[in-house]
Amino acid sequence: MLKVFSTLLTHIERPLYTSIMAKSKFEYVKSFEIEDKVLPNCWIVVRIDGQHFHKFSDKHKFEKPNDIRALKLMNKAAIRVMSEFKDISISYGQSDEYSFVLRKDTQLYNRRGSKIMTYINSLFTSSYVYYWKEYFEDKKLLYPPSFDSRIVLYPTDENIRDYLSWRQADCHINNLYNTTFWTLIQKGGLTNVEAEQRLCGTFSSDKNEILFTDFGINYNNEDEIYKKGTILLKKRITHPRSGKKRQVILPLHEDLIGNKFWALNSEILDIKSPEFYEWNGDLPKEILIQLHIYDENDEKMESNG
Ligand SMILES: Nc1nc2c(ncn2[C@@H]2O[C@H](COP(=O)(O)OP(=O)(O)OP(=O)(O)O)[C@@H](O)[C@H]2O)c(=O)[nH]1
Ligand SMILES: [Mg+2]
Ligand SMILES: [Mg+2]
Repeated sequence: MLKVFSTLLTHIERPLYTSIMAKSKFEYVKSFEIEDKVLPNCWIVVRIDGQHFHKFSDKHKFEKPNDIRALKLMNKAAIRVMSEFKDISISYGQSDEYSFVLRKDTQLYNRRGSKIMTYINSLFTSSYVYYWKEYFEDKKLLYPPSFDSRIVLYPTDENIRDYLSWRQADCHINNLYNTTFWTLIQKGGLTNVEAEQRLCGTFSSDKNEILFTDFGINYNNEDEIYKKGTILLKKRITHPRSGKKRQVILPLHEDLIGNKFWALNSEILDIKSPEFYEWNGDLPKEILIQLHIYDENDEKMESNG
C-alpha cells in the first residue's frame, strides 16, 4: 500500500513523504532524553563559576588581589540575568562566581532543570562578553571565556540562608588571605613562595595582625565589595529628585549572615511578595549614576554610596 502511495507522489511531494517515514522510524531516540524536572517546593540555586579564571585573570592582567572592573562586569552580567528572569529573588556574587536563587514556587520552564540552568548560564556568559568593553575599555578580550554551572535544591528557608552565608563566608576567608598574601609580596617584598610559607597555619586574627602591625592596614577599612561580595535585590525606589517610583536591581555589599539583613528584606523568603519590593534605605552610587544624579564632586553623595 505504502509503495503504491509513494509512486503516486510527485517530485515536490517526495521530501514530505520521506520526513514522515523518518519520524516514525527514528522517533524512538527521543525516549532516551531524561526527564529533569526538579523537585517542587524547593529553593533552586543556579551557581555559575568562571572556567580557569586563575589563567584568565592572569592573561588579562587583572589587578591583584581584586580588580574592581572584573567584579563590576560580573555584577553587570548578573543584573542582566536577574532582569530577564522574574523569579530570581536574590543573587550573590564574589570572585568569578554568581549564585541565582529562584523562588521555591517558580514554574519557570515547568521547573526543567537543564532549561533553567543553561539559559541562565548562556545569558550570563554572553552578557559578560557583551559588556566587557564597558569595563575594560583599553583591554582587548583575548579569548572567549566560559562558565560552568550547577543546580542545587534547598528544601528549607534555613538551608537557603545557610547556602548564601556559606558563599559570603568563603568570600571573606579568601579575601583576607588574598589581601594579606599580596600585601606581603607587593609591600613586603616577599616572593610568592615566601608569602605562602608566612601564611601557612595562620588564623584570621594572625592575618589581621600582619596587615595592621607590619603594614598599617586595618582590614576593616578595606572596600565592602571585596569583603562581602555583592548581593542583588529587586526593589522599588523613589527618585530622590522627581519623587517618581522606579524599579531597580540594587547592588548591596553588606552582611547577609546575621538576622538584620533578613529582617530588612523579608520579602526574599516570602513567596507571596511582589517581584519588586519597596526600598527606603540609601541608594548606592551605581543607582545614582543610573538615575543621572551622581556628581563625582559631591562628597555627600559619595558617603551615601
Ligand atoms: N587578580 C585577580 N584574580 C581574580 C579576581 N577574581 C578572580 N580571580 C581569579 O580567579 C580565580 C577563581 O578561583 P576558582 O574559581 O577557584 O579557580 P579557577 O582558576 O577559575 O578554576 P575552575 O573554576 O576550577 O575552572 C582566583 O583564584 C583568582 O586567580 C580578581 O579580581 N583579580
Ligand atoms: Mg573558577
Ligand atoms: Mg570561583
